[in-house]
Amino acid sequence: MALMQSLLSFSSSSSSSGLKMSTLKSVTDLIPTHNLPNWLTHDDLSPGPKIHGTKLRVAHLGVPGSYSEAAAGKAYPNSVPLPCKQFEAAFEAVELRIADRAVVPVENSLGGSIHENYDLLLRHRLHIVGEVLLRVRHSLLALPGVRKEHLRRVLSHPQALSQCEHTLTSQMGPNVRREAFDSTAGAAEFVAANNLRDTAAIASAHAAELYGLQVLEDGMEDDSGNLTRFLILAREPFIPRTGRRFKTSIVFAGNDREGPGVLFKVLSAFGLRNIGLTKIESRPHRSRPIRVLDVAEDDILRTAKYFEYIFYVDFEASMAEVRAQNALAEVQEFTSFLRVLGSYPMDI
Ligand SMILES: O=C(O)C(=O)C[C@]1(C(=O)O)C=C[C@@H](O)C=C1
Repeated sequence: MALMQSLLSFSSSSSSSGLKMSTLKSVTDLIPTHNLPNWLTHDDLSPGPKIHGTKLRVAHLGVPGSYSEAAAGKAYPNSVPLPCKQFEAAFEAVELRIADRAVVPVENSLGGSIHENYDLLLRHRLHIVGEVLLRVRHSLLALPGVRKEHLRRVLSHPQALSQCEHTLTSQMGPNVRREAFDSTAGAAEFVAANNLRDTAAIASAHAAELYGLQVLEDGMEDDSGNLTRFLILAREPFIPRTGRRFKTSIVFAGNDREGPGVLFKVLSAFGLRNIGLTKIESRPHRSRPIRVLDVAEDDILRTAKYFEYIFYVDFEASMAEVRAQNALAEVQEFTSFLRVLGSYPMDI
């Protein structure tokens, strides 16, 4: 209980972010597919017994064959997948108790951060309860009989397109158009369903099997170690422990007193306690994007405009450790808000 309190005591109000929580536009934002055991009905929206017995329901982006589905399966092998059309629908499915967990990507070793999910972490009040690292191997998929020289267009999720950018250019030249799609597997399904003979999809070899496409080229990613990191989200926090390798994710904004030096002070609070940082991300402070300050230059008072940020930091310690609690107590002195997004076991 004391641990739970120490975790929650740092979850201060993020009203300063001014970001409003939106609601699921309709249940159709969750994709009904042949793989879903049941079509979701109005009754599923109310809290109650789990609709699939005791199995965990895991919301993820994309139709069957997406990488998010693979990450959800790696985290929870015997779960019921709940495909969603957008990342936000996966967050909302957990909030509305349609799903027990959501598995969403936050960063890729080639493509970098998936900013949308950082913003959603702040807008929604879910807890990070775990992480999954997935090796992502992309293939170039087309209808049977289609050859590379027939292709005029390649469809995929923007993250996948960016992970294959150099390989795509070197193999197909600059004239093949890249077009963004909801998910990699969704792109494969679209090519197959519309019988597109001048269009390929970048997706997994598993998606090729599911939608009857051929693999024109394997290993399309620009680096053979391509990894995506996913977060597992739940309504309740994971109770942190010691004795296992833990990561803690926090989000904060500097307070008015600190000004531009806030980041240095926050990072020192971890450095002085020998706590390693594994990730830092900054996003615009949407409710106060610019701060105007008076600055002296050659004895003349001028005004300077500073961009304001929300910072996300992951550090390698559990909230059950005193050094992590002390670091956050110090960080709190420099911030207008500070929230612990989760303290969870590392995927190693
Ligand atoms: O499109 C998919 O298949 C997804 O699951 C999304 C996603 C992403 O957004 O990063 C997941 C993993 C890969 O990095 C590429 C795409």
